[in-house]
Amino acid sequence: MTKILVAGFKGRMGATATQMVLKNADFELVGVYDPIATEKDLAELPEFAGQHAPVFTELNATLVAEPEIWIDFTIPKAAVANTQFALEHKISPVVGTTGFTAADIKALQTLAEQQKTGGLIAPNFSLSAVLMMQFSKQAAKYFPDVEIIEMHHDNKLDAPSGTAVKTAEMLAEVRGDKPQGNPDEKESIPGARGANYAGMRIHSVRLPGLIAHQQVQFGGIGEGLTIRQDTYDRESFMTGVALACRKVRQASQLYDGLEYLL
Ligand SMILES: NC(=O)C1=CN([C@@H]2O[C@H](COP(=O)(O)OP(=O)(O)OC[C@H]3O[C@@H](n4cnc5c(N)ncnc54)[C@H](OP(=O)(O)O)[C@@H]3O)[C@@H](O)[C@H]2O)C=CC1
Ligand SMILES: O=C(O)C1=N[C@H](C(=O)O)C[C@H](O)C1
Repeated sequence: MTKILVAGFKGRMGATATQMVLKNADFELVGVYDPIATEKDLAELPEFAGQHAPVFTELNATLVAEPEIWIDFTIPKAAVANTQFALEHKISPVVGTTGFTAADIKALQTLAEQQKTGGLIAPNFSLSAVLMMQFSKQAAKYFPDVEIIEMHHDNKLDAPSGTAVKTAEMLAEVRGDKPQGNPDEKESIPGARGANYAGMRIHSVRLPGLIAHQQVQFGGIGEGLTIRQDTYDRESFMTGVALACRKVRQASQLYDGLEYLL
């Protein structure tokens, strides 16, 4: 059985991941982590009634549970330190928290190599999102004129989404740095054209009722192509999280994207 700890267990994703770990016979939930939790046992939460696991509120205290995997769905500010802590103790991180900078990821990858510890940071664990990014990269080769529209629930902290940033990075690999739109365009209201990544514009929509959606919209002379991905249920991320938990222990590097494990 693989021993797993979940950081951010009371959040939307952390709670879903905790349920996923409990449902899989080859996984053992050895603890959950949240520095401001007041519970001592997971079973104190009504949705986890009867499911006992220690609640940790200090990083070092988690080590008594001897986790092999650290699942992290927390907040950008905390996740970098959590991932560093996990790697320093040869615990394999499976991180879904978004908001890591390229420099954060590079530094953590170096640490993983030094520690000979495998792990994964993935801005999106859903298969349809991975395909949406790959199809978009393919299209950008022929249609360099593109705008990214990401749409999320209105409790989301980071903008643009991690998925939109990764999509832009992948598209930039093939289309380079090319300003999108009229070179002389002016914004009469600041922000009207969205965020700028290598000349591409990213638009972040936040509305109640949404979960996670992204549209990559290409334009050519007399034609257009829209590649869209929709998440209707957070359960959809769990196949990817479980797959990562099963594969990262055999790796000795920190991957940046679920596609490396598929
Ligand atoms: N990779 C993927 O496929 C996906 C990634 N995400 C990302 O996952 C992250 C979490 O999203 P979501 O679940 O919606 O957010 P929530 O706000 O619902 O959950 C975040 C949780 O983190 C807890 N938390 C805050 N600080 C810490 C800390 N220092 N250590 C441990 N836990 C902490 C919060 O607890 P408290 O309230 O007690 O402070 C809260 O329960 C986001 O970055 C989001 O973008 C989301 C969906 C899919
Ligand atoms: O906060 C979310 O909900 C999501 N965050 C991730 C992101 O920032 O890309 C993944 C997914 O879009 C859901």
